[in-house]
Amino acid sequence: MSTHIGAKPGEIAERVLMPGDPLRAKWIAETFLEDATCYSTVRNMFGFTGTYRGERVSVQGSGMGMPSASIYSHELINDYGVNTLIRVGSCGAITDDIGLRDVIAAIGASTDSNMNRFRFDGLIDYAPVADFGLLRGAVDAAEARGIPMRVGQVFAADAFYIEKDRFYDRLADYGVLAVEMETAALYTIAARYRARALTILTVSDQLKTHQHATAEERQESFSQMIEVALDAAIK
Ligand SMILES: O=P(O)(O)O[C@H]1O[C@H](CO)[C@@H](O)[C@H]1O
Ligand SMILES: O=c1cc[nH]c(=O)[nH]1
Repeated sequence: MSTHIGAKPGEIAERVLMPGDPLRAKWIAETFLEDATCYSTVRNMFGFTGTYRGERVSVQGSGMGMPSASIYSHELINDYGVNTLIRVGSCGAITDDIGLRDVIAAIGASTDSNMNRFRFDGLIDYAPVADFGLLRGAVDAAEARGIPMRVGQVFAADAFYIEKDRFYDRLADYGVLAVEMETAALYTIAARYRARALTILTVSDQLKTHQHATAEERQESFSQMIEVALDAAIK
């Protein structure tokens, strides 16, 4: 096992879906994978491996925020040989034209995290971007399934609760569609270790109109995003 994942060598597939919520990982495994078995319960951050359309796929919870997601991405790639990571998360829409439960693929991620400033000695504003092949696969999969999916930039935030809502309006002015909490770190770590990464999100909060999904909906019911992610993963 690695420091935070209890799998034996070979128990994790090369392609991994990564929801923040470990119970969403369980729901994905039970709902979409065949013959899924749990390979890790360390910290209750569940991981499962099964098959989707005959291909081995794993699902690993990654927790909330960039420090936690960084640990799981790093260990999946470096300790288990994972080469494809697709985050399947929830997000808050910051523009009026995006609705609750809409699906968004993140082409890139701005961030207020200090992790990359530390990584680059504060001298470079690194631009974390999605793997183009995975993004193209996801766009094709969404089109084939008739699922409308926006592609655009997201903001990976350190804080869920902020007092400066106007800051999100500024980001929206610059083309950012939604806010979540992991993608900048995921894209950076994947690039560093030559893995492929993509984030697909479902809108759980419309921050302009103050509509919110329930806790149960955040855990389950994001089926369209999962179907697109699985199709893209096995392409
Ligand atoms: O639904 P997940 O994947 O956890 O993603 C979003 O939800 C959490 C906040 O509620 C953060 O992790 C954010 O990025
Ligand atoms: O980070 C997140 C995730 C979901 N909804 C939000 O408002 N923010």
